[in-house]
Amino acid sequence: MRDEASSFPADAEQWRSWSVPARALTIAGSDSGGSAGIQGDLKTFQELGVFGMSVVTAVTAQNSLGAQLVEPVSPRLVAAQLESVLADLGADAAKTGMIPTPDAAEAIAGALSRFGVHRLVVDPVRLSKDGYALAGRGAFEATARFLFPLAELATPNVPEAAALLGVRETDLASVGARVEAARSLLAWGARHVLLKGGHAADDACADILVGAADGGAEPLLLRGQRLPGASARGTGCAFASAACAAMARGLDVPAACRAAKAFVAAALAASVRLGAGTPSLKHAAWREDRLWSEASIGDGK
Ligand SMILES: Nc1ncnc2c1ncn2[C@@H]1O[C@H](COP(=O)(O)OP(=O)(O)OP(=O)(O)O)[C@@H](O)[C@H]1O
Ligand SMILES: Cc1ncc(CO)c(N)n1
Repeated sequence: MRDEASSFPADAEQWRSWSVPARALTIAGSDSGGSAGIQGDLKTFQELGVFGMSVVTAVTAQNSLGAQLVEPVSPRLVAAQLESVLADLGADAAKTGMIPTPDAAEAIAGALSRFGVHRLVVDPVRLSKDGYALAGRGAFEATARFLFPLAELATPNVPEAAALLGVRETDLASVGARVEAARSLLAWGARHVLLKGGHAADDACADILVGAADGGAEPLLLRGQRLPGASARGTGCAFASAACAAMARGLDVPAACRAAKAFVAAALAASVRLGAGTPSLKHAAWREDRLWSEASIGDGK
């Protein structure tokens, strides 16, 4: 019989000395349903091989049917979590999601500036997929005002872009209009804007990336294939956290966005119907695809 326990401490010691993993921090709301927010972000970090840490900004009661109740965490406790993580563990990249109050947005911006977290992805969350207001108008605008100027990458969806620009969603129907919208959003201060295409009436679900330093260069269009049926919960969070993980590992913004698009597409294609409502994203799809194909048993051979 093999005695696993007796050999474990030596292996663990070896693990520790081999490498220090890249560190990624999510600053977001807790999603009890496990698809979006902190839970979705930490799953994504784990899948992409980075050490995940979290600052919880709000606690939400959510499931496949929608959001039932949301309560913010006090700005003081948000600031304390940031201090605990950044003063000791540090982060190679960070990502913000749901920020429930303007005071929390200001506290987060203060801490990220003070600790010099430059690889920052800001996902300006306003509504959940079922239309529940996760951040009020004031908190949403404060997120853009305080955090976009610190962001390497901002990742609004179409309704969020329309709200920030004061236009109607229908004004952003064409790819051309969305390219112009993404360029206009650079005025809020992020160094790159990726305008997500999930809400656009577009079969390719094209995401559009523009950079402030591109000087009129062609935008990067990330085209995929729109998967039929109801989209899963947590796609936006998974995109931003996958890009954050890739940036923590040293990828540049376009490469990080390509990786994020591929990660979300795999997770979405494998999404699972756990409750009576919207499917849940399967964050492990990317790894399982690889494991099954490496073992050559995925096709039943
Ligand atoms: N049905 C779909 N098929 C393929 N890709 C999709 C689909 N829906 C969204 N995506 C992709 O998922 C990513 C997230 O985009 P989306 O516009 O859904 O973000 P979001 O609205 O912020 O998400 P959430 O609803 O979770 O807040 C993008 O890369 C987008 O292209
Ligand atoms: C906590 C949380 N953050 C973000 C979203 C947006 O998908 C959500 N549904 N829940």
